[in-house]
Amino acid sequence: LEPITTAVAIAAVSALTGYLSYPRFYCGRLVECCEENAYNSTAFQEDLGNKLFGQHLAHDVIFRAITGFMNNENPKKPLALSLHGWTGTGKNFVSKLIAENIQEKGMNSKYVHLFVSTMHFPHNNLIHLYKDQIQSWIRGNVSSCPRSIFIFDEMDKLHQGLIDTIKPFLDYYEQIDGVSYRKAIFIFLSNAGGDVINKVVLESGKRREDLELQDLEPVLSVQLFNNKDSGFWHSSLIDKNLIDFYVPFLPLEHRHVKQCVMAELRHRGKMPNEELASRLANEMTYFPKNTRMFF
Ligand SMILES: Nc1ncnc2c1ncn2[C@@H]1O[C@H](COP(=O)(O)OP(=O)(O)OP(=O)(O)O)[C@@H](O)[C@H]1O
Repeated sequence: LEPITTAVAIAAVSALTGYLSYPRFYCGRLVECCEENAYNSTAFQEDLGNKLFGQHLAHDVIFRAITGFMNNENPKKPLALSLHGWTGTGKNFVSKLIAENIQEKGMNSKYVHLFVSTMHFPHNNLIHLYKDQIQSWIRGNVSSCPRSIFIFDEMDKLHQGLIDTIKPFLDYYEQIDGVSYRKAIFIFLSNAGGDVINKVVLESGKRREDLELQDLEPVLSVQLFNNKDSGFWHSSLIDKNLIDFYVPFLPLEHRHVKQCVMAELRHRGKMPNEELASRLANEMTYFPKNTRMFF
């Protein structure tokens, strides 16, 4: 073997192995790597504060839940959040913020998975097939990234059997078939309970900003447990206390809708336009008229 060629080959191999042994050099450039510790609580707090409007309870609960969970090196179970509220109040939006603060590519990350009941599991006669698919999807993805995030949208339309199927993954098991699910995050979104949340907001007599979690959480969990259409009804998730936090999303008011429009304009690189925002916000339907609450 010619010595110069050998030296070049050795140098190339050492450079390559050196490169591959420092994931930070190639993660994000060549491939997406599973983020284990990218979470920064200050950045998440800022994101929630700057981008999520009119949801002081969701802001507080979600920040505490995510920060506590991400800072715990040894959680005893995966985190399970259940987000409830009327349509268009920010449940998907906040899930996106969570995803972005845990995996760099956010919703585009291969470690963040969104399931929409009516889109992914539309046929009741295929429940057995869906069950197998959900189980192997969760198992496969958590094996390759313990910090995987699974978002289930339209929980109220999800077949009861399917949600029971993921129960073992949410439980306190150390491992199932050699895989630990304890670092994963499950987020369930639904409109179920939206009506009781709205009722409490309207009838509590408190200022919206003074509402506390205790005002809403008990009525919310009772409603979910008793409502046959909630998708959670008598499901083993509730029976076994596997949901860590029920998060209420309050109905937005006219001023919040305006803030959303302004944020969307900025997001699209357009000039903020108060007048346009007011005009659009005025076009929404509010109830009761004097509180200008958006339903
Ligand atoms: N509280 C909020 N703060 C900031 N933006 C919001 C808020 N609520 C809604 N938006 C804006 O409206 C859009 C639609 O909201 P989103 O999809 O999060 O509603 P949702 O509660 O998930 O509704 P659905 O129950 O119909 O799925 C978001 O992408 C976001 O731009």
